[in-house]
Amino acid sequence: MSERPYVLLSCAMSADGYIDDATPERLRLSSTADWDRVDAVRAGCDAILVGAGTVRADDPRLLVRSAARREQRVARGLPPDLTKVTLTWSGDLDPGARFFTTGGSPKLVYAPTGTAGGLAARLSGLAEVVDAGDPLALAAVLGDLAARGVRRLMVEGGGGIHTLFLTADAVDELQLVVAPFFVGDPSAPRFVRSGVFPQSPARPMRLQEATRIGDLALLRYLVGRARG
Ligand SMILES: NC(=O)C1=CN([C@@H]2O[C@H](COP(=O)(O)OP(=O)(O)OC[C@H]3O[C@@H](n4cnc5c(N)ncnc54)[C@H](OP(=O)(O)O)[C@@H]3O)[C@@H](O)[C@H]2O)C=CC1
Ligand SMILES: Nc1c(N[C@@H]2O[C@H](COP(=O)(O)O)[C@@H](O)[C@H]2O)[nH]c(=O)[nH]c1=O
Repeated sequence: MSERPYVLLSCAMSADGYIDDATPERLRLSSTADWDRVDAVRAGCDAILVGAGTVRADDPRLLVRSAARREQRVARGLPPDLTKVTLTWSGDLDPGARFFTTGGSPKLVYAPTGTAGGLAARLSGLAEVVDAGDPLALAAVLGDLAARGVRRLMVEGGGGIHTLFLTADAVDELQLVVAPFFVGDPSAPRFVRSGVFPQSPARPMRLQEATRIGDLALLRYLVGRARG
């Protein structure tokens, strides 16, 4: 893969590996303390990426919430918010989604050639739609982000995007928070879908940190090239 940002994948999951339940409401896996930790991680990155599935399911804002952290970013010469990034094949994105309507930083949508033109017209004035080839190539997306000055990219879900990045060996750091409960519903989304993962028993991740956050566990792994 050509030059790309440092990629930090952050995810909260249940003790049985689910990242949501099957209800329309977003499942809160993180505690208040963990949400604040996630906010600090966001504040240390240049861009934040979620899949179009998460934009549709959660309608996230993807902003830095803490006023102090926003001020610190500005003092460092950075915009208060991160560049927002999403990927779509279908182009099924609502221009009214909070991804597009909140925050003053750039919004980038990577789409395959066949989708990009029509989507650019629909999202005109709200986001830049980037033609990322046909089929969309993750290496092209990451190379384009690096060319735009993104050095640290936070990937915040969902399961399809986790699978895409991990199977492509495009993750440097994995921050997994395990919540102290089970979801137990096979129709709910899991941390990853099936796939061929280079993080195999023959090439495991390196556990860099295991921290208790109340009854939650934060596991921080170095992955791929960062693992050494
Ligand atoms: N607990 C946690 O930390 C988190 C949980 N979640 C949960 O995850 C769930 C959503 O996960 P999921 O449905 O897997 O959705 P994702 O957010 O992973 O998005 C998947 C979508 O991304 C697009 N995409 C993926 N790969 C490519 C590619 N190679 N080229 C182009 N587009 C691509 C497609 O969009 P399209 O369909 O438009 O073509 C695809 O359907 C929600 O329930 C949400 O609550 C989400 C984030 C964090
Ligand atoms: N449910 C869940 C997460 N979900 C992620 O957080 C996003 C919320 O973004 P925002 O609207 O900006 O607050 C959501 O879209 C998804 O990416 N993350 C976590 O660390 N823990 C959690 O329990």
